[in-house]
Amino acid sequence: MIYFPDAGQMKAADRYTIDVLGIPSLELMERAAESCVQIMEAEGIDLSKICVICGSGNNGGDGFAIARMLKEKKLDVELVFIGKEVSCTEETRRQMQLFQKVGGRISNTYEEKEYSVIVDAIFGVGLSRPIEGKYFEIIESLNRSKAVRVAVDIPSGISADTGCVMGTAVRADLTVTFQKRKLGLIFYPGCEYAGRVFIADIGICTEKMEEDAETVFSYEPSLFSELLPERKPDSHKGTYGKVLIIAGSKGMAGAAYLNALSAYRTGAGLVQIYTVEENRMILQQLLPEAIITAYDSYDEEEVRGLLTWADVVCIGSGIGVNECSEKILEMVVKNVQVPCVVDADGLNILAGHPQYLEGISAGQFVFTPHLKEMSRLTRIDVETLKSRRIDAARAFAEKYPVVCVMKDARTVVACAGRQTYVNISGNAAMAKAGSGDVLAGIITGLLAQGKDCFEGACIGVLLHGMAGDAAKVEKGSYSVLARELADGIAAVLSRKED
Ligand SMILES: NC(=O)C1=CN([C@@H]2O[C@H](COP(=O)(O)OP(=O)(O)OC[C@H]3O[C@@H](n4cnc5c(N)ncnc54)[C@H](O)[C@@H]3O)[C@@H](O)[C@H]2O)[C@@H](O)CC1
Ligand SMILES: Nc1ncnc2c1ncn2[C@@H]1O[C@H](COP(=O)(O)OP(=O)(O)O)[C@@H](O)[C@H]1O
Ligand SMILES: [K+]
Repeated sequence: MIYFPDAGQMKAADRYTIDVLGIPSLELMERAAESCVQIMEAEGIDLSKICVICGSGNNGGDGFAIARMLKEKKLDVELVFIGKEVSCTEETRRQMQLFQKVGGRISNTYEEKEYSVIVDAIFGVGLSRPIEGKYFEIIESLNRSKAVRVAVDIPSGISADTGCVMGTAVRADLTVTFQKRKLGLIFYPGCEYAGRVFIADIGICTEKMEEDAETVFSYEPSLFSELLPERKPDSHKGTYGKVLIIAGSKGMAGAAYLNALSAYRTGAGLVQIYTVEENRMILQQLLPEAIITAYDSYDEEEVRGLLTWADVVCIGSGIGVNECSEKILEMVVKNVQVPCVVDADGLNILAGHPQYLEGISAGQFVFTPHLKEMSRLTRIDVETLKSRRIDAARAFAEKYPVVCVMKDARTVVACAGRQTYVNISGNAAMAKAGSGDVLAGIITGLLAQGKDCFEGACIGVLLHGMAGDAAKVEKGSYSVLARELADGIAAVLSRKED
């Protein structure tokens, strides 16, 4: 597992290391600075004319220490202190003195010069409000510089909690972050502002944070195969679940196809599609491996029979929002006894009929909204959702006892009582119609093979992104089609057998 602390958790880990383990704060700062210098050297950054810009917090203290270490190497270092002296932490004040002791001079104004590298030590995880005034002007100005920009811990102006730009932020080429990658370096746009991220182990103890229920985690993609359900030699199609897919409408056969294909590719044993009559022939030809059952109008007994048959249900992709699809959805949500993934129009219907969710069983549903669908479900606008992704997904999963897969370039999976997952696989090739249908199919396929709703959702999201990464290698960012993500699934899963 990989853990991503927010600012509060990182500060608590710092405090624990200092107060309980007895490693002095100044010592941690020395290690932080040393690692920055080492990484700059190892990366071959041109250190011929250096500018280090410091604020008054401990991030600034790291900056003073970096400047001293570079000066001791006889390099040309200018230091610009733009904080307030009265606000300096004790350690930063000490580092300022140590820098002056080696002959370092401190300027209080930043001038645009031909620096080869600018070290950003203005704000770290202590950023607490939007950047304004002279800080704003200076950050904008150093973003115009042709110098390589190196951020200490996190680019100044990026929220360590959300990855949002707080007014403005340093656009770094490289970020050296301490101990753990902060959450704000995972989410966009913080992730892009950081450039290449290096994680320096400076001995901060993060064990407590890793156990904290509030902590956000991800799976290590290299250990992916350990997460997969087992494939037993002595098995038959029934071993891997009977999947019922309720998807597609007139002109939307593709959604059902992608759901079903992806569930099969992920390993489901038997897939039945329930769709409108118009799609019968198309789907039978596209995917002869699937059973097709079709409807002209709402037939309660038929839906009841299908629910009795299924080991897992996936409903909603492309079903449209109409009287018939609403009745089917209501029937399924209120009566399904097995794990159930609800996607796309299924969620749009629920947004208009939240009463269907009253009394649903815990641990049985996975909802897969993209941000717009999430906005409809929660009545929170998309911009607000973006600025509080973790909180929004968690709040939803607390309000309704479902696993909430809030999709985006960094998908968040929340479930009451579990740490929240954030996904780091995938790429912009996946920003194309049908990608979500593939994800719903993948998760359904994993549930069919016995994964619980939360694990199935997290592993599914990871696999989906990895399939996208494999598809990008084959077709490039522009040309990947959703159905090729299903080929990507095969490419990723077959690696387990290598
Ligand atoms: N001993 C420690 O605690 C360690 C801290 N480290 C460094 O210390 C950083 C955290 O230090 P701090 O907690 O002191 O916080 P920061 O150095 O990030 O900044 C906090 C200071 O900035 C001010 N501030 C916040 N937002 C502002 C805004 N928008 N405009 C103007 N002023 C603003 C605050 O009032 C405070 O004075 C880490 O990111 C890391 O770089 C590392 O040296 C490792 C050890
Ligand atoms: N830039 C990206 N990086 C990573 N994943 C992405 C990116 N863009 C889209 N995706 C993934 O692709 C899927 C798109 O889902 P969705 O918007 O529901 O598509 P559709 O409704 O067309 O099937 C989501 O799982 C999302 O996480
Ligand atoms: K910084």
